[in-house]
Amino acid sequence: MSSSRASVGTGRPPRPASTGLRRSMATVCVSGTLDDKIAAAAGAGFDGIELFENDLVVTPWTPAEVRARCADVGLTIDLYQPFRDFEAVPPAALTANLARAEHKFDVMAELGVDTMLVCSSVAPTAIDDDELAAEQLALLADRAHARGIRIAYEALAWGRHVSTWDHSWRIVARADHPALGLCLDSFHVLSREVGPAGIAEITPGKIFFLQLADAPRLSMDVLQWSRHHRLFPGQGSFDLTDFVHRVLATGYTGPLSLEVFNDVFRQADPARAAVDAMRSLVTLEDSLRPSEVPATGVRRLPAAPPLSGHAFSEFAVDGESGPALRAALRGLGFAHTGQHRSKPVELWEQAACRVVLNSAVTRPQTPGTAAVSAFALTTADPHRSRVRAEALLAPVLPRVRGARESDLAAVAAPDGTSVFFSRDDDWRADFLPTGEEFSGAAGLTVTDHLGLAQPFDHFDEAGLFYRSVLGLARLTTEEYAAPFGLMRSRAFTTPDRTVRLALTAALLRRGEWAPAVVDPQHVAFATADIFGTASAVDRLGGTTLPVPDNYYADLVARFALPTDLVERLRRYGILYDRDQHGGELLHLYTPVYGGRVFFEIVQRIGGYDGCGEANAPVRMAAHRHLRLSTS
Ligand SMILES: O=C(O)c1ccc(O)c(O)c1
Ligand SMILES: [Mg+2]
Repeated sequence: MSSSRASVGTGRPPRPASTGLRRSMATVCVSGTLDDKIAAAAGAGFDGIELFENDLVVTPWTPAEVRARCADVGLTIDLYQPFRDFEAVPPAALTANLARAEHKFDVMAELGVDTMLVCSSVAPTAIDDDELAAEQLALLADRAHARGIRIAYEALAWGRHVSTWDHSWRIVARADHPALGLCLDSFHVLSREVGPAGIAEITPGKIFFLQLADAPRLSMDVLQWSRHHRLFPGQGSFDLTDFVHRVLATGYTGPLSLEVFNDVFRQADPARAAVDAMRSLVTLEDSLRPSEVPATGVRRLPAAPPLSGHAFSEFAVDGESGPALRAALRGLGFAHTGQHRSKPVELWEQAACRVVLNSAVTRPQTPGTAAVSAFALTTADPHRSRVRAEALLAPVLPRVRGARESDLAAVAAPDGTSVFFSRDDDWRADFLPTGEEFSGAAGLTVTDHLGLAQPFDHFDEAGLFYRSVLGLARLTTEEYAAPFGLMRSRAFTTPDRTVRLALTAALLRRGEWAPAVVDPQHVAFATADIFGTASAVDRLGGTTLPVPDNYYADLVARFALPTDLVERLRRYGILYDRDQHGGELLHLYTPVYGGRVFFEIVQRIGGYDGCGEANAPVRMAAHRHLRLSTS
């Protein structure tokens, strides 16, 4: 963190390249009053902030006090914003606008900030005249220059006459004033048809400020889209790596500054949201190719070591949920093969499918419930996996370790789930053999994926966390209507598909009527022969989820499957899906145990890559039906 301070008039001392690009965050990104926001930005390691005028207006501190408080925690104020509805007005309005600007310059001098953002006018009285806009912005820049201030002109995507970045650049170029440059905001650029290609033509040094925001692709009014749905880089659909490359290629050396208007983030714990923000920026910076941009001091993360599979999944259980899960595992052909040397922890195995039942998890849990408390992934380099996670602000978990027990590196995911990194199967030595062995009859081979429901407000945070910390790629994003509301799911995976995580969220979880399983979690195991597995489970006395006949009638209509196949699917409650490439998924579920968790068995055929999201509504309805009929 830098403690250097903006000095009006002389400009900010350039940071040495070795310390990297400066990282800033607009105060509008996070919740609270200015004290909360400053603490959050500093706590997450930002170098500076963009000070939103509204945040200043409501604070009891003088601008000089704000400056001092920021300096105390190592933050500079990199931008004062926004100054609105300035350019291309009739002469009388111009006088008033210049007077208004002088007041802001006074405030900026006290704040010690040298760049003011002027966004393109949305005023109905603005005149559609580039020459007039350029002339008036040059006048403003003259006044600013006299006070050591620069004006960064930003085209709002819904500006009255200037709504695209190339138009704002034509005006800035026409004004040709040293104290007038551009503010490029990735949202305004990438939400519009005018692509970012022309950024290369911008005169070096004329981009004064760079604001970064991602967003999902939505087909809606651009102002609403911008004010409610922006996301931190990597959480939406924009190609921010390409965008930042283009801007850096012009020689831009200012901060990478996040400016994210998001309804959820604005209500979230600011310290946590700022960490999410910083994680997005660190990840974005790591995605840049330094060789393709001028010497800007791009910082790299330790590369994510290759992952080669799910080592184990751990459930926190108690005296009530433990027996239920043991019976379920036995019914799926698992055996209790190991007992932990020092803790009330059991290892259950079937081939490379490993489940750990932990009766000693201290996380608060409602009696009788179970939860996925941890999962472990096999990595080529557990130490590097942990160092990368730390660089991405993941909390590293202390481990209490007995003699001869393996040292698994662990970090906490946003929802508190522990993520362990293990090099190989060493961790199994922590368990003393019970002498029990699984028979192999059920044919489960490996853990195929984990399904982890997230609270809606932390869905994007969790997705970014897993993707960046584990170095996963996004596989699918789906939305579907389910019995208890709309659901969103997003799956992540490794290039070789040995690790898959499927995150889901109920889009809005409001109201009192909540018969759905809250934040369900599941572990899916793979089989090469689901019919063989299903009949073995039958023989073992295992329980699978009954699926309604209507589902099979609909399957026949949707996929034109042979009747005998549908009959076999129906017999075992196996669900079916086919992707657009002809890949097929056959899968079945168990009931819900401990109020929250269940298992799935999957057979992938012909490269089916998803997680059977199409069948989630059937599964959810069947789970409810089962609860009603057994309660
Ligand atoms: O929504 C707005 O008004 C607004 C203000 C300032 C910005 O930099 C911006 O991108 C949007
Ligand atoms: Mg902006």
